[in-house]
Amino acid sequence: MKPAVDALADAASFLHVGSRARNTCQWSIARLWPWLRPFGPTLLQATFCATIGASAAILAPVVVGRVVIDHILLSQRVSPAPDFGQQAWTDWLAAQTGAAPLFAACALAALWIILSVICGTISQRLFSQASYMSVGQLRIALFARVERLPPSFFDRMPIGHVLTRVMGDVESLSDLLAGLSSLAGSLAPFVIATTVMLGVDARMTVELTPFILLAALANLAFRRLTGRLYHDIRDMLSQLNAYLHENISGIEIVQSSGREEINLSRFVALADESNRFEGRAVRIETSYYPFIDSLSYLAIGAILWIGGAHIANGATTLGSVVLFIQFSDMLFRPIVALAEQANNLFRARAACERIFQLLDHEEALRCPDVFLPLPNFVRGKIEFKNLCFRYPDGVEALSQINFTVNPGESVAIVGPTGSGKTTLARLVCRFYDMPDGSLFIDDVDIMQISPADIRRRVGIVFQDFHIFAGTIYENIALGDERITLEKAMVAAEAASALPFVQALPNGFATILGDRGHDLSQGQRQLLALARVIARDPEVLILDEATANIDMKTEEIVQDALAKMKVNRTTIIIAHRLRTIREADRIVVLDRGRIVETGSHDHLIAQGGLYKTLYDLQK
Ligand SMILES: Nc1ncnc2c1ncn2[C@@H]1O[C@H](COP(=O)(O)OP(=O)(O)OP(=O)(O)O)[C@@H](O)[C@H]1O
Repeated sequence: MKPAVDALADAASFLHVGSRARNTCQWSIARLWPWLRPFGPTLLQATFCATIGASAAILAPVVVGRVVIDHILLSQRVSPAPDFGQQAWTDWLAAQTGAAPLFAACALAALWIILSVICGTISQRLFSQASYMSVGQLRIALFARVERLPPSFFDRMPIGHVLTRVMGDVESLSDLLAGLSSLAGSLAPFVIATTVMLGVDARMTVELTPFILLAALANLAFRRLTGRLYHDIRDMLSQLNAYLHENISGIEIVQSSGREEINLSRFVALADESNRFEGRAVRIETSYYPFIDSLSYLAIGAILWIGGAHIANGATTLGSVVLFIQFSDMLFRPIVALAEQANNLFRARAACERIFQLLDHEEALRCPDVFLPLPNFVRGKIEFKNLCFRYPDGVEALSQINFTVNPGESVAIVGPTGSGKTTLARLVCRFYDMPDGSLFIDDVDIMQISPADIRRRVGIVFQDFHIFAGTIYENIALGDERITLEKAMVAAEAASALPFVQALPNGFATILGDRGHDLSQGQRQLLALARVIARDPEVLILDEATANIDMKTEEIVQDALAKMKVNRTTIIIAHRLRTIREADRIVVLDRGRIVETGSHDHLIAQGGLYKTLYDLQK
């Protein structure tokens, strides 16, 4: 596993898929197989139907050319070219139904066409089903991966880039797989048509080969020209998404600071860059298709020219020439389909590289092979020993932190903005690795404990509270079945959230918006408290938990917190120093270092940084 710090080196190639990544992911489309494999039987059925449909589609022109034209209309009874039993079938049908041979032949051709349409439709449906089901599973795998990445990953990776991978890139794969089904549907006729043409007139088939080769070469050139381009297009899309996400998330700041024009011009610049790549792709695509079309018309001309000469010297029949003209479409269609799918294929290959880069991303917290268990009941002793911490971008947030929070003690961490208070709380919750120094919970090194175990025992109320779309009850329980509605109500009462929740029309069943916009900041903060109280953690961390609550509510919440703190280790991070005066001990941080420790009275008497900060708030 790669520690968070080392992973920074990968960031650039992650954000803009680099050439190294491109090489290693060359065959990333093949890596889709594990997701397709469960749908193997469906794919087999689809291929079977496609082959039957293709064979039926081939037989219709054979009936028209060999039976209707040669045999019935021109009466060329003795022809060296095979008719694949169609003459015999026509005779049998005519004999069985008493219909005229011409009618029987037309009916047989119509039957083949109907069969090919039915089989084609079934195969298309089966291919599409396999594709959206497998791509759906891949999206789930991506979500599961993203959910488990440590916070250090999201410190570097804009959310928009992640969204592009999980939604847009996966969608490209869906387009590709659906497209491949149509390609499979035209490849089978290609193979069968070539075989039939060789059987009917091998010489004319060989003479037509240069046209097919030319089309294949054009396809290759198209592939080379567009391969890189589709990479750039997807990268640009990812950047646009990231920029959009960033600006919509901070829309209030954007509007209040009047940044609309500046942001718009940046977005326009990104969009222009994206359009430049799209424009090039469109120019290449719109030149390629007419070229292939022209080639197929040239091939028809060549068939008439070569075939006419062959008819004149008796080497072939008019029916065979008509059959070749009909087959020429089947020869060119897969090449056109291949080009169309090349478009999807390149977009999908770029998408695949990005998807598997995310799936393969090994960044994870450093964990031992076997975790040390925490006792059934954690007493709540927390010990920081020579702890230093740098964020992956090199910012030194904490340096030589040494102190112990005793079981049941309430310790306040204070200090100026950016002094490292929140970082300290994040480390106790084990959101990051600690390469320098140690942190112990109940004398067990935190690096030896499972992060999930720690987070079950340590409850944290963040300054920035996130509400998930769902009811108030769901937002308190967060899917934990042990937290019943009754428990959630008790927790809400303890957090002083009960009065406002009960005042809502649907009480605990009230559905909150995507980001909890239908609640005030203070109400959201109270729910955050209720969420943690419901879990009844052995260690409680409050990171500016009452910052958004009015003075009156704060008094109520402080009472609730006072009850919660009894016999429970509590770390309180606060800017409003009057709220932490009652703490057993106050630790003062400045630029990542502990500069003072003691009770409120002791620190005031000492006359240092704490007193300065306290006096500023009087
Ligand atoms: N995710 C991050 N990535 C990189 N640097 C960070 C990150 N979070 C914080 N920092 C930096 O680490 C230092 C300590 O930040 P921290 O948030 O711990 O301070 P704080 O004392 O909690 O500040 P505040 O009182 O403003 O909340 C700051 O220099 C900050 O810029």
